[in-house]
Amino acid sequence: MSRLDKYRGIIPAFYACYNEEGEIDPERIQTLARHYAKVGVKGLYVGGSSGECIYQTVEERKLVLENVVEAVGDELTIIAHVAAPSTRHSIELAKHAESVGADALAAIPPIYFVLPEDAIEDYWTQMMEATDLDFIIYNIPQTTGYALSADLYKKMMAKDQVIGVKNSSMPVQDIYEFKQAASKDSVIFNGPDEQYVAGRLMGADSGIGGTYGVMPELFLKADEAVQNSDFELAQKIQYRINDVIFEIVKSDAHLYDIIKSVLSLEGIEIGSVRSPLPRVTEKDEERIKKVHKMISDAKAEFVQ
Ligand SMILES: CC(=O)N[C@@H]([C@@H](O)[C@H](O)[C@H](O)CO)[C@@H](O)CC(=O)C(=O)O
Repeated sequence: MSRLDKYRGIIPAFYACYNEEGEIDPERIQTLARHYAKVGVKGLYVGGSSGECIYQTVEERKLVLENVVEAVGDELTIIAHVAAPSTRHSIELAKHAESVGADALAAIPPIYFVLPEDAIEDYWTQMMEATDLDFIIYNIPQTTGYALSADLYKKMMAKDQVIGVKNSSMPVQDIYEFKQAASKDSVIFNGPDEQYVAGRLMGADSGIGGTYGVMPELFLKADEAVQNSDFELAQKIQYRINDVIFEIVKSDAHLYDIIKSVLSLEGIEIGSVRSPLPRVTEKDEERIKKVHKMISDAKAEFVQ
């Protein structure tokens, strides 16, 4: 058994939980976290894109993590995304994550200014070295504008605390490149949920994803099918997952708010999204019901 096994499995990116006034809601956070633990996921990725970290203050982000850890920290692997616009705030969040008992840190590269790779390396290294926690690079070029290079990945992987990359870039071949660049046991987390099965076949050990949050059972089944080398079944489940995602993204409302509305039909209330993310409107009502039914039907077919 490897020290890294706790990172191998299905890890939903945890959604921001707000009350009706748009404030962080600790009770809703704990309820959602316990729901995922009951379904059987491996861990939770807290404070990433789906967690709307860029719209929350440092104190709010701490409150979210504290409540997730309090609810399920004993059962699940907790990865805390701690990148903030400044290195100073990222270090503060990293130290806080360690103090409350998170298992690992993750971070995107610095945002807004286009910086050289040395500065990106320094940003990651400073927050990582402020703790003894494992560190995961978060590569998501479509939102940050920086695509992780194999060279910088290799350099980062030479540091003991760095265990791998959450790769949300779209080319599946990037997984191969990062796999080749790692000279030690590592974990590559597949990022694009639409390519979960493809990512696993290319060598991803694990998956972190936003849409896992509304259909974790389907991703758990796809994971099981891959592990059993039942690729026909894995592909069938992936196609049904993609039908759901492609239906969601037809809306002008943000994906996260559609997902929150579908969760609400399941009796899980976590509020809406923060502005400027566009919210669902009356126009989305039929789509939300349709997505809910698509997920229920797929669960009835693939999950006993
Ligand atoms: C931009 C974004 O939200 N990407 C998601 C995907 O899970 C994405 O929602 C999914 O592939 C649907 O497009 C993840 O890669 C990001 C993520 O897990 C997170 O940080 O919340």
